[in-house]
This record gives sequence, C-alpha cells and structure tokens, in this order.
Amino acid sequence: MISVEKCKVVFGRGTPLEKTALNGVGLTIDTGSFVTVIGSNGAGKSTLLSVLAGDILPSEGKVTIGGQDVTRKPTARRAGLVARVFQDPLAGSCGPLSIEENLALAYMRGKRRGLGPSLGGKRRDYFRDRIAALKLGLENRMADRMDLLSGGQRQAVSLVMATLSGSEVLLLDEHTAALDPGMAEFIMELTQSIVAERKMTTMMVTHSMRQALDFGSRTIMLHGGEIVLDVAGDSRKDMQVEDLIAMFRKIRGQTLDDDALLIG
Ligand SMILES: Nc1ncnc2c1ncn2[C@@H]1O[C@H](COP(=O)(O)OP(=O)(O)OP(=O)(O)O)[C@@H](O)[C@H]1O
Repeated sequence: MISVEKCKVVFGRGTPLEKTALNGVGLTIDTGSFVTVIGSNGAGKSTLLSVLAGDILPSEGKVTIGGQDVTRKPTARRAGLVARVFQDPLAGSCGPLSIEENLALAYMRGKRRGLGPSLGGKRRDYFRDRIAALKLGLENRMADRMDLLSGGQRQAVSLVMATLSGSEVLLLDEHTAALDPGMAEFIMELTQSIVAERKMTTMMVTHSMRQALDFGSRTIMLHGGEIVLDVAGDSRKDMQVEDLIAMFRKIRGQTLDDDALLIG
C-alpha cells in the first residue's frame, strides 16, 4: 500500500518565485491497484510522482510504501521499491550502454552487488527472453546501444527494466506522450499486461482524459497542488470524458481552458 499524508512541497521558499507544488496532499492507494492521475499543467502531478520516487523530499508530511516510512529516504534508498518510466524515452535509461547492460543495471537497482553476477549466462538468457516477449525483434540487438532505439522501442525496454528489480510500485509519467498513436497503443497494452502480471501498484500521469478513464480502476485529479477529484468504482465506470471535465468545472468553479486535457 502507498500512503501519502499531508504532503507539502514548496519550491524556491522565501523567494519571489516561491511555488507550492503540493499543498497537503493525502492519498492512500491499495496494493496492486492502478490509479490514473490527471490535471492541468503545473498541477503538481510530476511532483507527486517525484515525492513517491524520492527525487523530491517533502517539507511536511509522511510517505509510506509497503509499510515502510520512506519520507526521508532519497531515491537510491528506495530504488528496490519504486520504478519510474518517464515521458522522455531518453530519461530513465543510459543511452551509451547496451540494452543488456541497461537491463543488468535495472536488475541491480536496490541490491548491494556488483554488475558482474547480473550478466551471467542464466541472467543473460532471462533478459533475452523478457525482451523477446516484446515481439519487437530487439532480442537480436541486445548488444546495441540504447540510444540507437526508437522512442517506442526504448519505452518498451524501459517498462521491462521497471519490472526487473521486483519493485512493488510503478510510476508512469506521461510515458506514452512522446510516441506516435500506434506505438502509444502498443506501450499501453504492454503496460496493462505488465501491471496485471506483476500486480504492481501503479500510478500513471496522463494528459489524455480518454486514457485516464480507459486504464486503471481509479482516477484522481490534481489542481493547484491539491487533489480535487477522486473517482473509482461505479461512479467511474460509466464516466465519459465530458463528465470528467464537467466535474472539474464544478469543483473548481472555473472554466477549463487547458486543451491538453481534452486530447484523446
Ligand atoms: N524544480 C522546480 N523548481 C521550481 N519550481 C518547480 C520545480 N518543479 C516544479 N515546479 C513548479 O511546481 C509546479 C508543479 O509542477 P509539476 O511539474 O509537478 O506539474 P505537472 O502537473 O506535472 O505539470 P505538467 O503537466 O506541465 O507536467 C509548477 O508550477 C512548476 O513550475
């Protein structure tokens, strides 16, 4: 289970540019559930994922993952618990290293051993099998540098990487936004099968209302660093994109002029 209690993140505190990115966010996510996160630009979505990943430590509040208090633990100390896939296919993997080396690094996340044992024969076969399962032909390119792959291929490998260290939490930060529609669809299918198979607790940030409703079982909306909407169950099942926008307007009492929210 993930638990976020009264989390506050303020950037540039005490300066003219001070910005409260998260304003006392509270959230509990059951183990194995898939939550989609929407909200206009600057709402605090990436900041929330960063707080869960440990890239940003909140100034107030508490974060618990799988019963462990990780509030003050930086990324490296929760690496075995949380995996993240970014919008930019170049982020989250190492371009100059081969596919195989990237997989080995991902496998070692959160473990206290050198890289050597992770590239032994058995492990190599396992990595190759996992990449072959993508059906992109990348199993024949295991020694190729990651930066030779297309954006979609790289996101597919990144998703496999996210599953290798046994992390229980998967954070997806607009991970299909930079892909063409066909590849985005493929990556979402892959995401769903990985999440279902590995039973990872998943949070997916998206600007697509369609994606937000089509995937997962719960949708939260952030605005101004606060959760302004949290829908699941029957009230979400028959919800349409238009309903979501109407709810947003009702809650905030303002018009929604962010076209990005309507995409998809
Ligand atoms: N490192 C930082 N330094 C200063 N301000 C920041 C920093 N990171 C984020 N912010 C600000 O905090 C607010 C929340 O940013 P965040 O990236 O979480 O929004 P978001 O909902 O992910 O937006 P987008 O959809 O545009 O990616 C924004 O006003 C942003 O400019």
